Amino acid sequence: MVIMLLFFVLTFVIGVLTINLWRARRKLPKGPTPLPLIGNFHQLAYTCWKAGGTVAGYNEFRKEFGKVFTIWLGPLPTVHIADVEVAHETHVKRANIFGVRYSNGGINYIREDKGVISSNGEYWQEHRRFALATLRNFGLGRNIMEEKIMEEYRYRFQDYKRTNFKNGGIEVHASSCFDLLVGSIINTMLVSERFEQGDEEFDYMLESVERSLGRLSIFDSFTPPWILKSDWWQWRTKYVFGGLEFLLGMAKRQIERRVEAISNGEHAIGEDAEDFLDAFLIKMDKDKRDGIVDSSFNLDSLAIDLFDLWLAGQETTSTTMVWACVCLLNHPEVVAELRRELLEVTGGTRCLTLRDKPNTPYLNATINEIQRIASIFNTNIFRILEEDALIDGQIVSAGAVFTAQISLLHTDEAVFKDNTKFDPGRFMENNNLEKNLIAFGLGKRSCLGESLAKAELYLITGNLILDFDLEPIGPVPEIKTTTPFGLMKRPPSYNIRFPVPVYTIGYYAWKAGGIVTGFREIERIYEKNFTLWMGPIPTVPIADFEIAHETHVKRAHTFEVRWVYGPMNFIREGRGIAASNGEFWQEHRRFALKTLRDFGMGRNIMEGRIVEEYNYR
Ligand code: HEM
Repeated sequence: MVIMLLFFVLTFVIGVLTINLWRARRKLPKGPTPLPLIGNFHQLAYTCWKAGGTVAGYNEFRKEFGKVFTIWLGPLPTVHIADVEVAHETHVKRANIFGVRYSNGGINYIREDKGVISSNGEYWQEHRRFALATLRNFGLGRNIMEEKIMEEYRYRFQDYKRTNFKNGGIEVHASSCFDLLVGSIINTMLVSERFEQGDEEFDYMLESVERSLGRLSIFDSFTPPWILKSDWWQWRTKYVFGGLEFLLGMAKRQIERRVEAISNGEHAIGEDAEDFLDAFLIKMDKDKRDGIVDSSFNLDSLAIDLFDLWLAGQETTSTTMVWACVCLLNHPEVVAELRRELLEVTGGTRCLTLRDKPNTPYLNATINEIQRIASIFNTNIFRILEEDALIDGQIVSAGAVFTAQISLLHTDEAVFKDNTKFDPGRFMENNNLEKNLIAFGLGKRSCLGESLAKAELYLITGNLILDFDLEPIGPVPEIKTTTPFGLMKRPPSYNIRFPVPVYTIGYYAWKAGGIVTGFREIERIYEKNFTLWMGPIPTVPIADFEIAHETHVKRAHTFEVRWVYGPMNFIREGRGIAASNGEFWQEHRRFALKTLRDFGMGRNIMEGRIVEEYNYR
């Protein structure tokens, strides 16, 4: 009897759920038939496994259901846009409707509706506008952004030159190298603190964040916050989010250090902020002076903003740079063409700067192609519809979450022919192709750090190619992701050597188009104290006015001896003034000087002769 009753209740519940599902599907794009409660989880898992990855799985759904399709993740319908025209039409043209972030579960657990990534409404508007304006100000006038990127780039590679120079080049693990470089760039932009090799806090934090992102499954992303916070779920919450909590703790410690430094007079904030933290404190102070009592700019929200900007700004750009080197190692012909273009633009005598961008079409095309191949998210971050809206002519009900599937769009064979091939030429041949590249997303919720990321990719890639060669250590890493099922699409792990081109003035003079420009190039790379070995003889050209004075004038006695070598002494044989030394040189120089001086005195024979010869000639 009880069993019968249970059976009826169960049948009734499943029946109601099935009818609800059927009704809901009428206001959604097509997709595989979902089951009550589990939705399409089983088809998604099977299709992706069979196709060899999430993106390949989505592609199977696109083939079957068209350019916009629905996948039910449990009871939640997710709409995937796999067509760039539709993505533009919705995200850009109707940005207001399509600009709300879906912030449930994983994405909001730490942020609690704060920060820039998962907040919405007025709070999001204020904080996004503030962060954008601050980053924009760093790119204006003195261009602090470019200065900081180049300073960190130079520092990192000089440092590696000291510690990792082997077999004629700098040998590093690609991810560790770019993690440290990009991590330091974003951290100096945010709080003016650089990370060093072997910094335990930095290494631990990177490892923890990576662990958290690796453990974060699609299941955790959609678990409601009240479950994540409940005591009985802590085993899972701590396991997944522990690493991210460490990052938040680090942001809080950075704020504490700054507040303390201000109060004890070690740090002063000028009128123009030099980093995000100062800009935020200035804004807090201004809101206070303006009498805004419920301002959303306070130390708690600052910690989440720093957390968001760090998280979104480090992993993304570093991963793209690791992909960049994978692509370039596989295509030495692209490196050669890039070097030709960059030497032409810089003359080989200076660094590449952002002002060079209009004159480096091949580098621009190469970076576009790197970003297309990289497409670092297998699944893009979701947004939510708060009202019914049309997507590609199909009505979609409020409450559906959706996203433009960037990785899928970037591998659309109809748009990017031979899509698995790394070919920067495709962007050179077709100027319109760039609008189909949406690595930073589209519309109101597109990437906030786009200008910073683009500046980093341009300056680091371009200057690396100018300064070094690229060689794999071991086999060339494949252009293939190692995490086809993860949320992020990671490149292979590999070591790389950056050989320093041959150390001879001949090479640099040839490269720079002259001896003086060659010296300048060497000075730029090795700074003002450098040594050139002329065969077995070390020569030290002094390229700094202060040092020249200090040595040649103040310590003249030590620095007065002429190096008299072969050809210089061939005719003179230790005599004359230019190639002699010691007492002989002193007597003859003194005599010649005195004679010339006498000619300039009294009747001034010197002047008379010059005028006479000038008039005659
Ligand atoms: C190559 C590097 C980068 C790539 C490929 C990238 C890509 C993206 C993408 C695809 C989104 C989601 C857009 C959407 O919802 O459609 C996003 C959002 C975001 N990115 Fe980036 N990003 C990069 C670097 C950065 C950097 C350097 C920063 C920080 C300075 C940053 C900060 C953000 C923030 C705060 C958001 C959320 C914006 C919002 O919801 O209003 N990103 N990024």
